[in-house]
Amino acid sequence: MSLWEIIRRLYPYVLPYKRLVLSTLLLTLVGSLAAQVNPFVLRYTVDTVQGLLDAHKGLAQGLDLLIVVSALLLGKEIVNTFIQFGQKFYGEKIRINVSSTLSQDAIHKLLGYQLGFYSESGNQTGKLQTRIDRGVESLMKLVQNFFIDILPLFANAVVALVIMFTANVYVGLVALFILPIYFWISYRQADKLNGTRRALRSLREQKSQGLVNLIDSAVVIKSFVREDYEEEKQNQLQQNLQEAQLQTRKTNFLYDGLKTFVEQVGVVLIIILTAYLVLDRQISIGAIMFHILLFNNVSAPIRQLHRIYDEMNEALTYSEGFFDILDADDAKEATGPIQPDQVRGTFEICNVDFTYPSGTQALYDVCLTIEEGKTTALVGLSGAGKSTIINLLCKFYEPDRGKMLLDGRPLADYDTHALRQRIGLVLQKNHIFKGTIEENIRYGNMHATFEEVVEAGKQAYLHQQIMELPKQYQSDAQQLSGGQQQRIAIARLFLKNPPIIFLDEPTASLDAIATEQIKNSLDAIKQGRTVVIISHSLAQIVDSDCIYVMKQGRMVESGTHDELYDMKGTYREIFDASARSLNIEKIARVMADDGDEVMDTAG
Ligand SMILES: Nc1ncnc2c1ncn2[C@@H]1O[C@H](COP(=O)(O)OP(=O)(O)OP(=O)(O)O)[C@@H](O)[C@H]1O
Repeated sequence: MSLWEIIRRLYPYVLPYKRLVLSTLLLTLVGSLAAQVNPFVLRYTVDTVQGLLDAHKGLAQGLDLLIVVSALLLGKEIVNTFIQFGQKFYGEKIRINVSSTLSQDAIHKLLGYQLGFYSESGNQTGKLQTRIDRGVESLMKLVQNFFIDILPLFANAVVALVIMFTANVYVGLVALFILPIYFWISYRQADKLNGTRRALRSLREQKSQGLVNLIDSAVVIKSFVREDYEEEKQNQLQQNLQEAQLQTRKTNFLYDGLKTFVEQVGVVLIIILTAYLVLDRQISIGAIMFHILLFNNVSAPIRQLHRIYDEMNEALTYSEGFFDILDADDAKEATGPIQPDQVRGTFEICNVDFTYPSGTQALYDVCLTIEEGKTTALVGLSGAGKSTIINLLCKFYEPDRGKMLLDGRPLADYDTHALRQRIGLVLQKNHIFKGTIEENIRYGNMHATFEEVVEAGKQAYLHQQIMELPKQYQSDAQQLSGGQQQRIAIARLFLKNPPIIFLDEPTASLDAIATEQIKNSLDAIKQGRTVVIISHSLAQIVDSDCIYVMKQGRMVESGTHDELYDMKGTYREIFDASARSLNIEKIARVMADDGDEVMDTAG
């Protein structure tokens, strides 16, 4: 990305603050003029003092001069303080405002992208966050540099150079002659340091990330007695950091020394030239100081040049990744025009193929029908493609090929948000947000009253346990056990109260008692709704109205439990294996010995 391209992209973000920008520019102009007051005042002072001395006058006659000069210098400093404050404050205000708009824009865009966008390489959680943080940070440095460093410093330099030329062309030419050398050294310095700032930061991040990992992995490290190994890994990182830091410092000291030398050569040349011109009676003695101070104003920005150049390079590197996030319009979630008042929930899937963005084909020519008001189960070994079907039904992804209909109309034509409002999704592991239990349950319906939240907690068989916590519904939800967190997700579902429910292994992380309670509770919520359930637990699926069996991305069997059992195919294989793994025979025998009548069910 070129600098021009970045400016073009930032322009709309800066535009709303054009009055601030104009004020900053005005202050910059005034500031650059104020910065030249010292040379003028000093020249005037030296020349006047010289005049007084030549006229054999003393302190008494010079007192007025001292008062005027002091007042002028102090007055200028007061004005300058205000100018600098305004300039920095306005510059910072622009930076902070633009930065938050950019970050917010990135979040807005991200939330609108398909799930596939997040799993693309380079977009995974950590990387995406780094791209946004680094992008915004480096772009903001550019804005900050422009308003706080580049603009004021270069304005000062240009004004000072023009004054030098106006005062004396030869002195102006000497200053101008030094500039390219100075520029060249700064350019070499920036070139040499190119990327080292980035490398240093990356090493520092690795170091701090390494520490976090150490703490997170403490149990594993200790149990495998890998303390020495981990320490050596950290030591290596520290060595690399140390070397990089020393190298950077060395380069900086070397080039800074060179620049100071060249600057001093400039000062010496100006002293020699101005002294010659004074002796030749072409200029006054005060002009020596005058030109040296002006030259100082000219060289000041170039002292900063390598830093500005480096930060600009950084902005060029990181802004590209950042703007790529803003520009990923093809990753936007598709939506359709249908705003359903009601959905009945009959899904028809016909000859559907689907491939994940990573390239894994998960579904091959899949056909199934999910009938409204009934419970449909999806069964199959791990990786068969069951969850993928739910992903497609929720419109998280679009199929490569085939037909998907809801109540007879193409799923793609439904407004995505309206459709999802009518779907309740409970997964094997549900996300619990940082916050209280109440906030987490209320996620199911933001307008629910506290009483409704409590009611949902009761329906999910969680209320009792919540009431035993010290802060009850105000307790930190992330501190709950896996099973309790699962019930939070089920409570959310009760609160959302959707006509369609997708359950993807909803009881996988629950204990036996909780599983039974949740099963009862889910059985209650299933009434009159369209339910699709995925479960490796046979107890969850045997009662389903229809069971679809999947194998390696293909639909291989369908029917009721009895039909599939008799078919002696894949379902029967899975069923028998499950029964064996549960040691059902023995359990049944024990229960039969107890006079229980479970034998029938087990058979
Ligand atoms: N987000 C993803 N990106 C890429 N590939 C994926 C993704 N999710 C699933 N897959 C792949 O798609 C295939 C089907 O996965 P899916 O999760 O649908 O299986 P499943 O039958 O639900 O398995 P399980 O019972 O273990 O949950 C697998 O090969 C899996 O590796």
